[in-house]
Amino acid sequence: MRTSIATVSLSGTLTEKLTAAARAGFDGVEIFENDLIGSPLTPEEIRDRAADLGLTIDLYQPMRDIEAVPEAEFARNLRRAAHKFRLMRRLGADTVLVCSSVSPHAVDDDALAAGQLRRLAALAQESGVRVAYEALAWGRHVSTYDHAWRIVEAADHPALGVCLDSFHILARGSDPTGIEAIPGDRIFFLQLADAPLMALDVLQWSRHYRCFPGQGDLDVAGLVRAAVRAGYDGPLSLEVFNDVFRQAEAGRTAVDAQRSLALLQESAGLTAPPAPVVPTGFAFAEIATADTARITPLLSALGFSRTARHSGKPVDLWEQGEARILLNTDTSGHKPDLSLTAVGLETPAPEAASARAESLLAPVLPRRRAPEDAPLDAVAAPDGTEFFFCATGRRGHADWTGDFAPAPQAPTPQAPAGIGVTRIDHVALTQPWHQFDEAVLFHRSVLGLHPHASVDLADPYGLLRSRAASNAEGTVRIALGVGASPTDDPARPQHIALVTDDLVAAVRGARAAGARLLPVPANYYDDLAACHTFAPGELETYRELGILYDRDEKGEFRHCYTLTTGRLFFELVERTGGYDGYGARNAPVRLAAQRA
Ligand SMILES: O=C(O)c1ccc(O)c(O)c1
Ligand SMILES: [Mg+2]
Repeated sequence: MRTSIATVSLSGTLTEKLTAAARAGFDGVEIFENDLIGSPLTPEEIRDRAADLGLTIDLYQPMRDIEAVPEAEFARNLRRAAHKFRLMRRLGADTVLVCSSVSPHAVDDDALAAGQLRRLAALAQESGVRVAYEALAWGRHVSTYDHAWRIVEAADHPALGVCLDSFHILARGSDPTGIEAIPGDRIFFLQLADAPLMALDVLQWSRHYRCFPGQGDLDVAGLVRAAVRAGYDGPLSLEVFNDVFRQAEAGRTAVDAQRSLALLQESAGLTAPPAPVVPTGFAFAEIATADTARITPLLSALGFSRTARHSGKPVDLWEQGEARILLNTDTSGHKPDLSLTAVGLETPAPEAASARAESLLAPVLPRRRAPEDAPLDAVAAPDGTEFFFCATGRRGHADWTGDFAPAPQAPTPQAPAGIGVTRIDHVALTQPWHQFDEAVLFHRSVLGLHPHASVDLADPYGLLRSRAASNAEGTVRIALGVGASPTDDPARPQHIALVTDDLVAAVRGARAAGARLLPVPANYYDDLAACHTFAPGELETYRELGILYDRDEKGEFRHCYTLTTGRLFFELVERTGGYDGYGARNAPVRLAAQRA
C-alpha cells in the first residue's frame, strides 16, 4: 500500500521534514497546520517542493471544534473552513482532517453534529475537498470510531468519511474488528501509531508517547487487517507525536518509520518480505582496542585462551567453551577504545538473514573485507554495533573461523581448562538517547528477536531504561540500555555476560587468576538475608565473593561483575530452573558500585 507520514512525526523545518520523508521512500505526507503556518514558503511553493520530491500531500490537518455547536458559532466555523479549503487548493491537498470537538460549547446531539458536518462537506465539495472525521479519544461527546462513523453515516454526504487513527481506537480499548462493518470507500484516511501501555491521561499519552508501530504494545497490525478487510485502499500513514522524535535527526526517524511500516505490512499479511531468520546463539563478541595489554590479563583470568589469529588482520581469537571473543587492534573508524564493536550471531541461513535485513532498510555492510576473507554477511545496528550472520563450523557455509590460523601458543592438554565458562549469555549495548525505540524495532524486525518489557533502573546520577530482546530459547539475549537524558554520558560502559554452570567455582577460579571483581556493599547481603532463605553458608559465600542473587517463579540467578576497563566490563552469570531475567533488582547496587 502507499505510505505516508505526518509532518508532526519528524523534527526540523517543513522543508527538512519533506526531504527526510522523500529520501526514506514515503509516497506522501500529511501536512500539519503548524508546519505550514510556520513555513516561509507559500502554499504553492510547498506544493511544488513536495511534487519535486515525488511526494503527494495526502492530508491537511487538523480542523478542530467544528460540529455540534449553536448556529451562530457554526456559521463562524464555516467561514473558517472556507479559508482552509482555499488554502488546500493552493496546496494541492484534497483531504482535510476534522477532529471530533473538544469545545465546551459542543452539545451532545448526534443529529446536530451530522447536519453540520453535512453542510461542511457540501462546502468542501465545492472546493474539491473531502472531509475525514476523526474521533479523538478525548473528544467531548464523540470519542470512539464507531460513534464517529454513525454520525458520518447519518450525515450521508459523498464528501464526508471517517479518519481512523489506531492510537485513539486502541488506546481506549475499542474492538477494531468493528471497522470491517464500515464501507471501505467511506474510510477516507488511516492514521497509524503505536504506544507503550501506560496508565496515563489519554491526551498526555497521545501527545508525548506515541511511537511507530512495532515499538509499543498496541496491536496495530490487527487494526490494519480490519481496515483492509473493510476495503480501505488509501495510504498507511504514520501520525506519531513523540517528544524524542521531535528532537531526533529527521532522516533517521523517517527510515525507522519506513522500517516500521514494512514490518507492519508483513504482520498484517499484506506483504511477504524475506522471512525473519532467528539467530540460535552467539558466534563471538568483538572488542576493539589499540592496546591489547589493557584487556588480555582480564581475559586470561576469566579463563580464556588465545587460540588463533586472523590471517590478514590484527585480530586475535580468544576462546573458552563456546564463548569466543575477538580482540581487534584496528581501532580506525572512530571506534571508542576498548569497546564492544561487533557481535557474531549464529544464524541458520546467513544469506537469508542478510536479505531480510536489506528488505528492512538495515545498512548492510560489505560481505568481504579483504579478497582472501570468507564472505560474511553483516549489518550495522542503530548504535553502530556490527552484527555478523555466522555459520560457525557448518558445512556448506562460509566459515569465519577459516580466516584464523591457530596461535603458536594454542592450548595443549596441560593448559589451564578455563573457569567453566560455556558460552556468551548476553551482551548489553548502550544506545544513543534518541535511538532507543529505533534500536528496539531494529532488533525485533531485522534480527528476529523478541523484545521484552522495558524496566527502569536507578543509577545514582539518573534513571536508566533497559529493554532486552531475545530468541525463544534464551540462547541469544541482547540488553539494550539508555540513559535518562540526551546529555547522559554516551560512553556508558557496555558489557559481555558469560555463562557458567557453577558461578562460585568460576569466581574462585577467576579471583585466584587475578581477576578484580566489583565490590558489593555489605548492606546488600543484609537485605538479601531479609528477602530470601538460603542453605547454611550460601549467603556467606556470596558475601565473600561479591556474588549477587535473584530468584523468580522459575529459578535462580547468580551473577557478578568485573571492574570496568575502557568502555567495557564482563559479567559472569549462572541461571538455574529457567530464570529468564537479568537481575534487574540488583542493577541499582551494581550501578552504585560502579560509580563508587
Ligand atoms: O492531539 C491532537 O490534537 C490530535 C490532532 C490530530 C490528530 O489526528 C490526532 O490524532 C490528534
Ligand atoms: Mg490522528
